[in-house]
Amino acid sequence: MRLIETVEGKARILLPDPSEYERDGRFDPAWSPVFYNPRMIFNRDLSVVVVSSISPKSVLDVMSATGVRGIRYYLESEVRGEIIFNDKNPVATELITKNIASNGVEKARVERSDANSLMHRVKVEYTDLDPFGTPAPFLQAAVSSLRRRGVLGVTATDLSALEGKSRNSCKRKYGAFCNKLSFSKEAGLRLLLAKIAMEASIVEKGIHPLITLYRDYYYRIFVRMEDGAKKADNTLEKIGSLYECESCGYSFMGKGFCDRVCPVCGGSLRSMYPAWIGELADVEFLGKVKELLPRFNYLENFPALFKLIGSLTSEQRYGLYYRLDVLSSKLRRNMPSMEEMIKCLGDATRTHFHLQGIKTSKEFHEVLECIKSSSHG
Ligand SMILES: C[S@@+](CC[C@H](N)C(=O)[O-])C[C@H]1O[C@@H](n2cnc3c(N)ncnc32)[C@H](O)[C@@H]1O
Ligand SMILES: [Zn+2]
Repeated sequence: MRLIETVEGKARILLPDPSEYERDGRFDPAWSPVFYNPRMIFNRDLSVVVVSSISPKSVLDVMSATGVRGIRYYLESEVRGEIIFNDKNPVATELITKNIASNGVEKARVERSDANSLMHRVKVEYTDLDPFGTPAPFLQAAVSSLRRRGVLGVTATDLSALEGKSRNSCKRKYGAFCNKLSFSKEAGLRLLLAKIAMEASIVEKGIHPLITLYRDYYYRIFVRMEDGAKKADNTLEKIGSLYECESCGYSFMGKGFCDRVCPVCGGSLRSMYPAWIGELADVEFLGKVKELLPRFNYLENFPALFKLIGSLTSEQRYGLYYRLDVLSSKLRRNMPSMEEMIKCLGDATRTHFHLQGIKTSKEFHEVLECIKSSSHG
């Protein structure tokens, strides 16, 4: 296996030379003996900043591949306690060992276990779960691996299941009743949060979302555990349903599940259940991340990180987003510009979930009126 070196953040990482694994001039990271995906650099950059804000005393990078995440947590998030690296693939663990040594990571431990088995054996302050596709089979063990008030970082790339495009897969992986809703990017994130909350509640923990987001083709979630049966019960109170009217486009969240009709027009409702209907982030924590961000101005993604944290902060005051393109077409109007809509509504913001998405505190009828008055032609 020929190795090449890549620099990511402050880490120098050895990885299998991708050119050896090309097929018909194409390369997919999954074809390499050890996985490394440059399209996930933003995910890792953000995670480095978040982990820095949490400053955990012990870390489990449970699916390490090359070890890049854990190594960056040491070099850039300045984690000084033990970092446990793990991968079930022996080629990966061999490479992790090399990468740890060349980057001078102290207090590192390398394991070659099945992720679930390891997560049931250790207790750390921060666990990073970064699987291929769905994290669902690992969530129960992941929440169990955390010490009191520990934080879980999760990546999910199975968006077609979570967004309700693959309804059966959504049901199988998340035990959910799924439908494709126009705000599917947010719906999928809320479905995943509900799943984590339910898994946590089994071991008498509640969850408190610190930062959750959608980007490109994945979700990334950071949640703090709140220990105790009472906290778990309170968390379960934040699980309910998402609804969208097929006729007028009105959408809302509600507790429990019912087959109601649209309260605006009487039309039939599409729904997703069970979904998280609580907050998607902690504004105070976002403030802490923002404060720490300048330290990471050496990252190529620094401006994008800054923008994202800004968007997440302004979005937290509002509920579900509306799609301007969807509502405009229902009204048979041209889509107004986002600037005009925000000005018309007064209290509204763009959302990181969707280019045509808007969040507002205003009533649905006001959104429709603004589309009518702002659209040209
Ligand atoms: C998406 S990659 C991880 C990428 C890495 N975290 C990064 O940021 O570059 C998933 C890794 O998990 C490993 N893996 C998959 N299933 C596993 C399991 N059940 N237990 C342990 N490792 C597993 C794979 O071998 C692969 O290296
Ligand atoms: Zn309606």
